[in-house]
Amino acid sequence: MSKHTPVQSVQYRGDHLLLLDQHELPHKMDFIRIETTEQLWNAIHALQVRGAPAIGIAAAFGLSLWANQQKEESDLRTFTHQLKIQRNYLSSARPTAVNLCWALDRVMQSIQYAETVQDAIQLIEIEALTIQREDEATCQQIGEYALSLFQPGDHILTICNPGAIATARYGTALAPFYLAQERGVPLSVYACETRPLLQGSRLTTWELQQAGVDVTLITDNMAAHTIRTKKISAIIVGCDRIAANGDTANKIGTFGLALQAKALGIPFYVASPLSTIDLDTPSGESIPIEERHPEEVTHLAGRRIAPEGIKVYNPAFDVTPHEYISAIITEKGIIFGSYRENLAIIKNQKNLLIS
Ligand SMILES: CSC[C@@H](O)[C@@H](O)C(=O)COP(=O)(O)O
Repeated sequence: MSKHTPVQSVQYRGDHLLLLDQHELPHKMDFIRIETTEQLWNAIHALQVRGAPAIGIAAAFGLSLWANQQKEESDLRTFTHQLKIQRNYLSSARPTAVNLCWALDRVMQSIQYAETVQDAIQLIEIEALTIQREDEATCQQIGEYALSLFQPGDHILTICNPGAIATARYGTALAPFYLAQERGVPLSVYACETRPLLQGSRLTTWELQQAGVDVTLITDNMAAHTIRTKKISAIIVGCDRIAANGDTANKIGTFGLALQAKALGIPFYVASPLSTIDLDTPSGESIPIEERHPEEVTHLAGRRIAPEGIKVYNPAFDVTPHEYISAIITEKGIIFGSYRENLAIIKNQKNLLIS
């Protein structure tokens, strides 16, 4: 089987960033050019770049772009103070995915021993490139572990786009399907369309179809029926933040799928890099849930589909309580329960009790 090379959604060019415009997919494959942190903030907020790892990578490069424009600055304290302002600004673009702050903080920490502004500029670029490179290896490893949970011929359901374009490569929850395809292992994916912004129908189907993975699109309200009639053997999803007790925030609709998995007796898996585990957030109740513009619900493809003046509730994420999660699949192993204890162990990279 040939290896498919998916397009890289975040491309750093030193003085600018190219972002695959995820608004335009699957109709057009356009890249937007980013030169300033303001432009990047807008692109993250508008979901032109999206998916927890990808927004972290883009934000890290955003600090590098800004730093590269400070070559005239000679005072390291002033530089660091201004960098922190940029960090705080970018971190406010989206509240739920913890990878955004995680990546920005990694970049901030990378300059703690810098002696000059020139040193700092170089260290920031190295750190941002490292975050991107590591994410590819991380996703591949998540894919290996996730694949070990599936059998050839399995039908697996997913939501949103936890795929290659939401990460440096491979994706999180979609990584096992890329690896299976490379190895000629037959797996079928059912993709929920993921209202309101249709990341499933526009993005997951597009990228899996390009890779030659067998993928079938369903609307979100078809999931329970599909699990029964199409013999779905598992659900696998990505995530935007995992609290210390294992409660997990992911795209709105995920919690409903977890309830369906429990009711219908199939496993519900969460695929997550360690960077998405946030031990400082004790439980799902403390995860900030982004609420977005009502127009995302009242309009479809630019056309109004609801009456003028209707009240709208538009949370972008929901929280799946840990008791509904069969396993959390990370790059360091699979956790099958006792999340509070095991997440702390795995995050601190100690030897695992698990898998
Ligand atoms: C590859 S991680 C997956 C998550 O970030 C993904 O499941 C998700 O919910 C993304 O939501 P989005 O609002 O499109 O950024």
